[in-house]
Amino acid sequence: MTQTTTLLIQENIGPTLAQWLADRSYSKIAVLTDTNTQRDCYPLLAEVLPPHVTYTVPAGEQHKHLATCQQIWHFLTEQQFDRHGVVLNLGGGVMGDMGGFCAATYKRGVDFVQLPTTLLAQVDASVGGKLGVDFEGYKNHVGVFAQPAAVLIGTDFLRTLPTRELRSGFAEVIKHCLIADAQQWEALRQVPFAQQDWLALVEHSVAIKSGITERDPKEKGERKLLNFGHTVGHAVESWLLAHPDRAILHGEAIAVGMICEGYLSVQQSGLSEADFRTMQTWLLDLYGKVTLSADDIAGIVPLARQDKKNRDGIIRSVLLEAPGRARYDQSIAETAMVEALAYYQTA
Ligand SMILES: NC(=O)c1ccc[n+]([C@@H]2O[C@H](COP(=O)([O-])OP(=O)(O)OC[C@H]3O[C@@H](n4cnc5c(N)ncnc54)[C@H](O)[C@@H]3O)[C@@H](O)[C@H]2O)c1
Ligand SMILES: O=C(O)C(=O)C[C@@H](O)[C@H](O)[C@H](O)COP(=O)(O)O
Ligand SMILES: [Zn+2]
Repeated sequence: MTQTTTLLIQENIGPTLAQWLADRSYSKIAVLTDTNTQRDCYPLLAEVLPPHVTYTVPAGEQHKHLATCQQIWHFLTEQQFDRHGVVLNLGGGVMGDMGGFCAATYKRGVDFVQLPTTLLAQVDASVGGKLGVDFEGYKNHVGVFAQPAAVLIGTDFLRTLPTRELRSGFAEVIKHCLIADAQQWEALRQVPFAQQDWLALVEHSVAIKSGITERDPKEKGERKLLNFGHTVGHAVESWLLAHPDRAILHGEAIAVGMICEGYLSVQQSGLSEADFRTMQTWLLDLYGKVTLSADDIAGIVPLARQDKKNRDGIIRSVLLEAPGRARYDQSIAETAMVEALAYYQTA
């Protein structure tokens, strides 16, 4: 992130947000929510916010597309929102990615603040300025890099988050440990999921993610590490999203991706069989297994051809050398990806 992004993590973020806004003179404040965060999160802020307008979009990944952006841009236009306003994105990764994209492109860019309300958005999506929407079945296919004016993380929001969503966010916590912190990878597995210290985990993940994204904001190199599990994971997520009754959450898809890319790491980048087994056992225990047929696998692999890390038609992924150490720009043959997904089915 740039030097000017304010990044704060607290239990109750309301008073801090109010002060942050009071210290600035925005012409208008627009709060964007989805239907769930309007109901569960907005009431925690409504009383401390200065005068503002709100707009609510339908919740869920299936609404993370340009048609919803058009509605948001229409709302801002109707409100006579000018270049001196600020957009507050109150929600999970979908609201943050999409609201941020709308703000970063509206009149060529207005200030926006990420107010993440899911574990996933608090540990990952709100930090680093990747913004965008899905397009023609491909994840985050249209978007920009643009840094928020502030990321204000209030862990109190997690009180209303369904457990399945909390577990989905935990996958990105696990990813951060696997790519950057072997010690924390060990520590994490000593604590049952329900007893994890979420505030401490948010602080730990944000430290890893903000460190990487400050050094490499536009993913020229090191930032690619944050994509561990996502080459296969995004392809699986996209495939199942196109089969609505089978859609899974982002973190659940990344858990599948981390097992498959862990399998490929044993073949290609020196991850030990023992470390891979530990990883696989724990991830399957946490997330269960997603059933994928041979036809599914045949549909999933070609989706990875559009992965943003690829070059010259070669699928390039992130593989582990050991827990806490990863390499990017690793070429993956499509046959190897098929093999990894087929292996996952037998695991
Ligand atoms: N930009 C990035 O760096 C980045 C990083 C990781 C993931 N992502 C993206 O983030 C998205 C996933 O984010 P997500 O898991 O937060 O999903 P999400 O935004 O869809 O939120 C999950 C669900 O929880 C609800 N919700 C949110 N906060 C709540 C709360 N406090 N109480 C009750 N319900 C609440 C939402 O309405 C939604 O139904 C994906 O689109 C993924 O691609 C982006
Ligand atoms: O911030 C990043 O960089 C990441 O890769 C974080 C990922 O967890 C996240 O899902 C991101 O949106 C993926 O980016 P993409 O470029 O593969 O769409
Ligand atoms: Zn992710």
